[in-house]
Amino acid sequence: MAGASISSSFTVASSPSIRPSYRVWTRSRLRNFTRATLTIDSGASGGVVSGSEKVLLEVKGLKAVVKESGKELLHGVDLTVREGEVHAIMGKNGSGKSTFSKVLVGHPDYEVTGGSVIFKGEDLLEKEPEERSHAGLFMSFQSPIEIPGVSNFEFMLMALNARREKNGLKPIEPLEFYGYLGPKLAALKMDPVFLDRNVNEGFSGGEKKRNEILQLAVLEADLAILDEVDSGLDVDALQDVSSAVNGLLKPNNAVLMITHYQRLLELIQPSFVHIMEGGKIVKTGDSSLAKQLDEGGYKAISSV
Ligand SMILES: Nc1ncnc2c1ncn2[C@@H]1O[C@H](COP(=O)(O)OP(=O)(O)OP(=O)(O)O)[C@@H](O)[C@H]1O
Repeated sequence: MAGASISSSFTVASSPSIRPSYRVWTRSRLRNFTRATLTIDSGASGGVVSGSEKVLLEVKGLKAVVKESGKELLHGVDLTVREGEVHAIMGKNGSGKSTFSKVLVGHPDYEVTGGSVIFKGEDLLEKEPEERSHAGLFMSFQSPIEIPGVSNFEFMLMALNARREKNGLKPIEPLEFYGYLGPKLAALKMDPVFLDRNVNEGFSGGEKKRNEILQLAVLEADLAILDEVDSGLDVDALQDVSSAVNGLLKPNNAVLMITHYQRLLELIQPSFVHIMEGGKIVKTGDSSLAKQLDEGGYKAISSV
């Protein structure tokens, strides 16, 4: 897929070659590093960070069709996300939640036919998928893709350096990158062995989700879109992933989560909960909306 997450922003061909000896060295060195020296970003139990009022993302009347068939799936989505906020989008199966997030990152299956999206003051829709990623937009997919032949370590280093280059920063060297990764792995309770494995190849569902959050932690995105990050996670993994996401929240970034379940929203507390129906947001409230939904189903909130 040629979407805009870091997964799709970098071609394998452009991968810098990392000497095999690094790989051998990585594991033991990183383990020591992780054990001995680094602070764990454990995160608070609540996700709401009080931030400024600065608008990070402004979506107005967004319409989009399936490119191949011309079928309209988004019928005018409106959403404003400010720095420091956590937004949750809920909605029945097929209501357009994933389509909305994929359109935001520039998925090639969809074409925008109306509306506007301003991200950090710039027209997001004019940017290529990888430019969106470099600008600080990150999406964790419902089903993260596998990238055979590229190790997680190489991939994340490439992704981070591509973003740094775009922002006029010097690339991080592999050795420095190990240090940078240590606390992030620790926060997610991930074994450093995952760095040597090819991206998501053979990972369990839960391991893929943790790995997505690791990528997010590495890139320090300004807006993270997490599509059903809770699906397929066991109870402990859900705690770890939530805690890691909470630890990444800062007053100047934001999270947009798609979820079906109130449980995630108890762990990462949203500032706003939106209900999507038929390709648009039809209701917005606070976390009590998710509770209502959990207790009474969609009929309990169908006064829209
Ligand atoms: N590329 C596509 N081609 C045809 N139809 C599509 C395409 N992408 C999405 N759709 C359709 O658009 C509708 C919305 O899909 P979407 O995946 O956005 O729903 P969702 O709200 O995320 O659902 P779920 O909760 O089940 O994940 C569905 O009916 C889906 O089949």
